[in-house]
Amino acid sequence: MNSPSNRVSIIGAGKVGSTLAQRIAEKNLADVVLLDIVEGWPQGVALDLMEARGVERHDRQIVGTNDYRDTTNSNIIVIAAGVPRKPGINREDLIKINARIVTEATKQAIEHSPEAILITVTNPLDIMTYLAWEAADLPKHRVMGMGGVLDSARFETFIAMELGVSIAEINATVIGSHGDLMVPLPRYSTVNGIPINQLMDAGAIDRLVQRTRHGGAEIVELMKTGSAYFAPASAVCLMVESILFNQSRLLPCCVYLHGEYGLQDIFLGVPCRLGYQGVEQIVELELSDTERAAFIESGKLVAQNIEEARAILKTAS
Ligand SMILES: NC(=O)C1=CN([C@@H]2O[C@H](COP(=O)(O)OP(=O)(O)OC[C@H]3O[C@@H](n4cnc5c(N)ncnc54)[C@H](O)[C@@H]3O)[C@@H](O)[C@H]2O)C=CC1
Ligand SMILES: O=C([O-])CC(=O)C(=O)O
Repeated sequence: MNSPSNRVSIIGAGKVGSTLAQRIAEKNLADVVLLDIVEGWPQGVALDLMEARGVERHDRQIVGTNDYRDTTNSNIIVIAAGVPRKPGINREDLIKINARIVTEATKQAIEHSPEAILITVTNPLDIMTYLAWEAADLPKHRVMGMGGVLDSARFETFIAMELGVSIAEINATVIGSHGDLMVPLPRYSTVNGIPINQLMDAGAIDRLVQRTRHGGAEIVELMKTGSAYFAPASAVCLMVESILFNQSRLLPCCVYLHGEYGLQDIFLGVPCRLGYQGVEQIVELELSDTERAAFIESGKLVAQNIEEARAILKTAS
């Protein structure tokens, strides 16, 4: 039988939340609690996922609820509650509506699971992660956001498609904000150890970098009524697995910087090791002047938006 001790609670049982629940249960990583404000919805999703167990053959429990008490003593809380964007709007345009949702949801979730590790997903990611950290009042190593794992996976996918090689051979890294100013790093992107600039020309690399930066928007434009959720759920699931099973995987995550990369008091995407304690180590990559400038630029915009979000929360309270 599975250990009953691993529990992941997902706040927001929409597209990302419910797909993540499916991934976690079917990979047999943990029991899952799905919480949403809409009555009946998380219960219905959970029952549907439970019924799939007859085919998938795992024993994980999936519970749907509108009551935070059911999330008590979770090992990990994932905040995926809030509004996704529509075509033509930026992630930053969601600040007004999502700031309050994320703050309230985080407070309630952490009240019932004070030892949990918190992973935010809601957009705009870097700003929401900062607000969640403030609301949770947790040590910085226990709060992180998912952005870089998804962005790197997209970059890897585009490299694989361009070269016609297996995705299994590719490692790519994207740092900075989970927004239009994210910083894909071709110098740190390889095919079985071979830097991609030895396999394609500068024009092709630039094209893939631009496509990665707009990877989220490309899907929003196609779907029209929502944003990506399969790859985002896979990305969060990888972080969850590394934490629950103390794998110390080195993944680009949105974490609190306190002097690393020359930045202070901000959540931004950088490579870090994830294990049982949460963020175990932040790895400081050696950056070229251009890469560093792009990273700082993305941080500047995040810092401005954090101030805007704080002002919005103050006016609303
Ligand atoms: N960080 C990333 O890479 C990604 C972030 N996102 C973001 O994740 C968020 C969720 O996206 P989807 O699941 O596609 O949206 P969705 O609309 O399918 O689901 C959102 C869910 O949140 C629930 N919700 C709203 N307010 C709530 C509250 N106060 N408490 C509990 N639940 C509440 C809604 O009822 C809904 O079920 C969006 O902000 C989206 O932009 C989405 C994909 C990738
Ligand atoms: O683009 C969006 O709004 C959702 C998201 O963050 C992504 O897919 O990268």
